Amino acid sequence: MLKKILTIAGSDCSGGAGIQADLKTMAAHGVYGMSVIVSVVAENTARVIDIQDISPKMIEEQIDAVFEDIVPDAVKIGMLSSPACMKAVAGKLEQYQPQHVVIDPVMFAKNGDPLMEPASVGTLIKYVLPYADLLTPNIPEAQHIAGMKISTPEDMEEAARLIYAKGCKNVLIKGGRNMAGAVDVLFDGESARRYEIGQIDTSNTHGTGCTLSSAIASNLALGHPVPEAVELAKSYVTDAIRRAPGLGHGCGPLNHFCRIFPEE
Ligand SMILES: Nc1ncnc2c1ncn2[C@@H]1O[C@H](COP(=O)(O)OP(=O)(O)O)[C@@H](O)[C@H]1O
Ligand SMILES: Cc1ncc(COP(=O)(O)O)c(N)n1
Repeated sequence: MLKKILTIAGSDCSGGAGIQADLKTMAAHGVYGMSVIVSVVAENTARVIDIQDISPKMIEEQIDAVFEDIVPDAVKIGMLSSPACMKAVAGKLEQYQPQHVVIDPVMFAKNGDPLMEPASVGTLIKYVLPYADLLTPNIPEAQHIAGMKISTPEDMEEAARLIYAKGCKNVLIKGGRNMAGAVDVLFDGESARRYEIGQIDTSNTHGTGCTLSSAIASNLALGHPVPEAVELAKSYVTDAIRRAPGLGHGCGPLNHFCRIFPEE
């Protein structure tokens, strides 16, 4: 049976991150992708130019439109730029109680431009985080949520425990470009597990977090348990970085279809 996945996130007109990365990732996993747009972002591989949030009413209506017709098998949540967007999405998560909710608490684009109002982190923790079956912060995001500095994989484990205590079911802190070996750490409330494939020396990392979280959501819908869903997604994102097409003047996008179209 075809699995259906919903992404609730921002639109990246340059196609490498946000909703666009999510839908490409879902297509690459053979699942049916649906999208609720929370913000329209004028951005490219080099910079964020402007952000326009969709009204809370329109966010809610999009979520209603999806759930009254095609109930998703998993939901991925990305950029929620303001408390108003966060509360609109949280209200609908409470109403529909979807299975397999993966939340990527997006705060910055790869060039460091903010994608979330800095004062919103408290709202994110209080209203949105408790709905996460898996929360996937990168190191800067984890530092904001946990309220501690992270310099080592041991710090990642400690921060993951602190974040778990705020109410999500699993936490994956992504080392990416900020930790040697690009090691990621998963904490499930009992034990921590490290994922390490190796760090690629590249600037083509636009959309890595969006791609990873969508791949995890797809794998969960396909029936994999969390640790295996993460392992498969990490392997996929690593391949997609390696096979990046080298587009744009900043942090380039990934090759989401690297496993479908063979290397030339
Ligand atoms: N240069 C890299 N080499 C290998 N893996 C990477 C690299 N950069 C990011 N990753 C991996 O991509 C996934 C997304 O992580 P990250 O880039 O930290 O997320 P975000 O986009 O939220 O900052 C993680 O599994 C991370 O380890
Ligand atoms: C609309 C939107 N959402 C998220 C990101 C961050 O993407 P990533 O952290 O995966 O590079 C982005 N640049 N734009």
